[in-house]
Amino acid sequence: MALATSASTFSALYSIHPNFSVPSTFTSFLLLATFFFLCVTVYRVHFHPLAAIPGPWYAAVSDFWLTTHVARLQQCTTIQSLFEAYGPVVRIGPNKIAFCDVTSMRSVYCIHKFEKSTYYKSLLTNDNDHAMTTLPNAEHAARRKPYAPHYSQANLALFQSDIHDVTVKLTDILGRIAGKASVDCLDLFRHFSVDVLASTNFGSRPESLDLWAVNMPDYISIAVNDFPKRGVLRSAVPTWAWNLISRIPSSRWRQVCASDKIMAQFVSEKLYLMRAKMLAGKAIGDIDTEKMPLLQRLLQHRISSASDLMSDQNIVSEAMGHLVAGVDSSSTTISYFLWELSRRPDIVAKLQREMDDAMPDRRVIPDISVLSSLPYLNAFIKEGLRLYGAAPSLLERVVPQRTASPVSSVDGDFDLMGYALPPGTIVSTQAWSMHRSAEVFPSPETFLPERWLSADNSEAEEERLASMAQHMMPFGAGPRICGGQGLAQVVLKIVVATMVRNFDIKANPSETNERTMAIKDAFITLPAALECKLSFSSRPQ
Ligand code: HEM
Repeated sequence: MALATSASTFSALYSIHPNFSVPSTFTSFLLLATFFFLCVTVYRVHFHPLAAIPGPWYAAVSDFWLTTHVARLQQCTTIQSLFEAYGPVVRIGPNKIAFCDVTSMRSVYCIHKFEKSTYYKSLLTNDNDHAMTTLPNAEHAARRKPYAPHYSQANLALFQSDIHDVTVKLTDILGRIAGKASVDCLDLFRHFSVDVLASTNFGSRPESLDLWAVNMPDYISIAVNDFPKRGVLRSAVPTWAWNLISRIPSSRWRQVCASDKIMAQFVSEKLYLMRAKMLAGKAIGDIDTEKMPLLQRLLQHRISSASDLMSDQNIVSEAMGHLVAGVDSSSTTISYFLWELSRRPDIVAKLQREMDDAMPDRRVIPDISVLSSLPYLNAFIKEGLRLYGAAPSLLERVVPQRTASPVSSVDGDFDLMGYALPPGTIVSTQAWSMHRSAEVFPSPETFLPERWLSADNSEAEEERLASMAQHMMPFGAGPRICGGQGLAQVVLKIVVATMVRNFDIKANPSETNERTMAIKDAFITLPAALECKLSFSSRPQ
């Protein structure tokens, strides 16, 4: 009876709407997909465990919105504007939270030591893990142990003369072209950083600076710079597609695709040479007292009390990881420091006064202990790292399972500023925002080294300086903090000291200006124009 009624209703409807027809499979699929999408949207925005956290509703629906900003190299500024609009904790994806709060920063990175997210896998070297890409804490600790002592202050002091040699060569090269043409500092300091890292890590340098000086391509500097682009692409496409696109017949394109292999070959050659020397008894030394390049340290490292050595594959990947992590980060940071100097004669005058006293012979670089005691130089470096540290982006971590290892477990849902976050939630903060907190750093966008100098010895002044220090994280925080921080700090001090002592630096506004130097971020920052052209003129003796 009911069936007959509905059938007659249907034919009645059909007779009223003669154009009505049964929906096609495609239309049904579309309707179903729309319905499904609506259900997911309503769930994610209103019923998801993270639904109470403020943020734009479209960010809660899908990662697509954030990805569009990542692709436009403006993630840092986008997240910063969300903090300004919604407060210090924001939902930036269906399963992603960003926060800007010093207590939460310490809790996530230093106290609970949450593990890294899979984002870092795009930085694998030679298709293999190294310290930066190793996610589990215990495995990471085993990776970090062999290399960490290399970057200690005491060990780096043994390499000071090598760093000085490279810096004096840099000064000579700049001296020869001073006053003649502008120089792309990004490129120049990439070559400089390759030479510095190669001296400390491999025991010999590829003379990248010399190649730069005669305008010859240096394949290793190019490969280091290409590597992150290759990594992002490689991790975005399946292997069969990668095999296809890496064969596109363009020599420059193939060079980008092969950057991983080029670096691996370079490091492997250094490794075999080092091993041959060691076998010949030439470079074997006491690990605690003798100067030994990173490669030798890794070759000698015993994984356990048994005699297991690190595999060649792991040594190569680790050493490559340090090139990738150290070269572009240093050259970008230095370029921004010099760009700031080119437009701030007031700062240059103070630095030059300090350096003229500390470095009477401009070709003799003072010991790092002397540089580290110079108040204005150190204030400049801190302020530079605050605004121009080259890795100010979100450092993603994952809220652990409740039963996770004691190193990073939390008892129930993790409480982040009053919000309960279930296991698996991706949480992160970014130095970009921590360093721009107006309460801690008044006039945060102003480059002001003086903010790091104590006005008096009062308790209030001590508290102000301590609060700024707590908010600083240019090298990250906790057990995953930058492994090469010690070397980066030494190099920054030596370069700034030497450059201001030897040169006056200018920018020609038609080639280098606020627009060309606008900061873009692809985890590591870079200027919008992908170059930083500055002119150097030698200072009178
Ligand atoms: C100014 C220059 C530099 C900046 C701003 C910088 C910044 C950073 C940051 C923020 C991290 C942490 C990433 C995270 O938590 O996800 C990191 C990690 C790392 N950096 Fe640097 N870095 C610099 C220079 C260097 C240099 C010169 C080296 C080595 C030669 C280096 C080697 C590493 C390594 C090995 C890691 C991974 C640490 C680990 O997980 O054990 N960095 N760096």
